[in-house]
Amino acid sequence: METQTDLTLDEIIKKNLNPAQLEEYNRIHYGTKNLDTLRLTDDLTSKCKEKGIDIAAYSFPAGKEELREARKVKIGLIQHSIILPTDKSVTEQRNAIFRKVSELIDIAASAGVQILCLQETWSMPFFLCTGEKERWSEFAESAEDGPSTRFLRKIAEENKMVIISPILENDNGTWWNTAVVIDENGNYMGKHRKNHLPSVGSFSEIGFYDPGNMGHAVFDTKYAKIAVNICYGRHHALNWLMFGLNGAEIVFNPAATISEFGESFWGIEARNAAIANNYFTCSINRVGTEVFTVMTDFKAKKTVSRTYYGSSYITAPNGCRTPALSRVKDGLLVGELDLNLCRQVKDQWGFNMTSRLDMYATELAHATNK
Ligand code: BAL
Repeated sequence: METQTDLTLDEIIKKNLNPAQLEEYNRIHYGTKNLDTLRLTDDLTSKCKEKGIDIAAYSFPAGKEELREARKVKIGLIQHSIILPTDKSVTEQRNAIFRKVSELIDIAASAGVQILCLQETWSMPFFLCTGEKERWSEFAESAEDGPSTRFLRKIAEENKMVIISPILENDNGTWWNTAVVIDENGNYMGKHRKNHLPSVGSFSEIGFYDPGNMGHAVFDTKYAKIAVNICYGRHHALNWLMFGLNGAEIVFNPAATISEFGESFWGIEARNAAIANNYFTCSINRVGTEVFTVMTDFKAKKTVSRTYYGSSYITAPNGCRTPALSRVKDGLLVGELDLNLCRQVKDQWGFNMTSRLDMYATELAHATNK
């Protein structure tokens, strides 16, 4: 039974406006003159309905150009819950997630997805909000050849799909919050490590892994130039800026975040980054409730429970965004992006030309030398 809090803002609006009001709302709020619904096959739609998977697909057309062909790419964002209780073995929990994600990626492949992004530390329960390491430390794995990378490399090759796999990396005893990029031939392409770590309320991740030391990599994949801004990095405008300056056309923001931790920011920050940096942004958040029994000061036990609100969405460089996926269901959001839109918006608005980066570089150097 769906409760009121299960509904996204989009679903509440849709339920309460008449068609004319809804059209005007979408025009002003989403800029939907640049967003078309992408048709999915009846078979895919009914399969997802039967399995309770929220699937949606949109296309972001660009203006027709005389000297350049359209550069269309199909991306997919997958949000999902964990399956087994967090007191099961690491292997059982991880394999259960592998089975679920494998099914969701099959659906994405059927929809023609070429670049797929999974959520933050997708192959484990998000124990980084519990303050306890030991119980779940074996979820931390090698970026280059750990279980999650090995599992996805085969799938990437079979489907000619670039896959972004955000994991908890164990690099010879040092942990990082890392996004691995696998190319369409199933080769390990590289990784990005989360630059900004939260220490807010129960989301104090600074005790678990180190701040990223790999800057702002842009991966020149077969389909597009992509980058990954992991979770809390969405709150840092300069983080977004650097990916753009390094040439990203699509920046993925895989997250694991809860309503108490700024849900009202969720629809703003990545959307603003797309507008300010003239690229596409893709926001992915997990769903479901995760319950942990943790030890406090080595004797008492306490229960930690966190509920994630999904709401994954895509924004184009012109600020046009999709409605969000479900707050409670596993989901796949497909976007057909014409990458020509990045330069068209750059040329139209001139944000690059008017950014005055030299001025800010001087002022930032001064401000940080105090
Ligand atoms: N994954 C940490 C919670 C947040 O940054 O929203």
